[in-house]
Amino acid sequence: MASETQPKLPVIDLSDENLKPGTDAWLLACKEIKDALEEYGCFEAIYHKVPLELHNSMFTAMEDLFGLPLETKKQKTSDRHLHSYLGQYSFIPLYESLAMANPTTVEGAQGFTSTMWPQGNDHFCETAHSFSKLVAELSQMVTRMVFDMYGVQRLYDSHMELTTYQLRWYKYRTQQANETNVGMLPHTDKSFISILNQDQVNGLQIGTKDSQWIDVKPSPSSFLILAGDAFMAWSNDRVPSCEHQVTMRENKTRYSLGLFSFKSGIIQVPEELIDEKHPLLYKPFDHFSFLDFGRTPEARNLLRSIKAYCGV
Ligand SMILES: O=C(O)CCC(=O)C(=O)O
Ligand SMILES: [Fe+2]
Repeated sequence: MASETQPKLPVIDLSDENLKPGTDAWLLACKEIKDALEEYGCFEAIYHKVPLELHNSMFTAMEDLFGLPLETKKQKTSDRHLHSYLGQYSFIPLYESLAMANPTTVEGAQGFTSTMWPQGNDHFCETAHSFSKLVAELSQMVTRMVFDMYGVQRLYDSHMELTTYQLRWYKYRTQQANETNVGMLPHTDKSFISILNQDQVNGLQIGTKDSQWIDVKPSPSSFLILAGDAFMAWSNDRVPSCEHQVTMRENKTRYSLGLFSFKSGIIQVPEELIDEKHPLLYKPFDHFSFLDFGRTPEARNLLRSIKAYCGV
């Protein structure tokens, strides 16, 4: 339960048009982001570049998407692990989600849309594509700030060249009698960075280092930035991946959106982040192979499975 002493997640305003690399405002935001990520693996970004109408269209379109027949939704939309439909689990019966791979590309948006609507659905396709491009810009800005704050700007371009995204839609239906209110079990994401955007219904909780849960209040212009396991390994454990869960306490259907970044290639700890105080903790790893590791019995139910995958 939320207590009066519940810690607060840092809120960082990234909406200023003049927030450009090298400016004082940029350096200040980098410092705030570093402090927030190193403590919580997470922060709330205020970001106004995604228009409210687009946010609303995404959430309205979700009702159409989840309203499709289960056989349609369950179709494979990507060969990658954790990149298609997830749901119908007995231990989290309220949860269901669908994913679009490469939503920032026209091909990615069209491919997913035509699988779901063979007769076409241009509005859905354009909405998802536009939303993903704008949220990907936020992801790029945060990644650039992270590389700046650790003094590894030289690696930013090559990292971004290989970065791909996944867009995921979530629905948590209301509980029936005697059903669990667990929407999603505690976990960390396998991404580099995850960005969550919620609508109106509470439920998302962020875990702190001292094992408390912070309730996150939904708002259209607030985007939750979460460090994934790949980021934690890249940072040589300076940034913990963010533990989070969903608990349904309002008797309302909850919808949510996530944009996840992955590097299609090898991730390794930059030499600048290795020293006597911070000996190397992870071997270089292929990000998508790490995702596949999630299919193995060894990885199942492991929090921060990256340690088991490539920890030194
Ligand atoms: O529903 C949410 O807001 C979060 C979903 C989530 O954490 C995930 O799928 O990794
Ligand atoms: Fe997650």
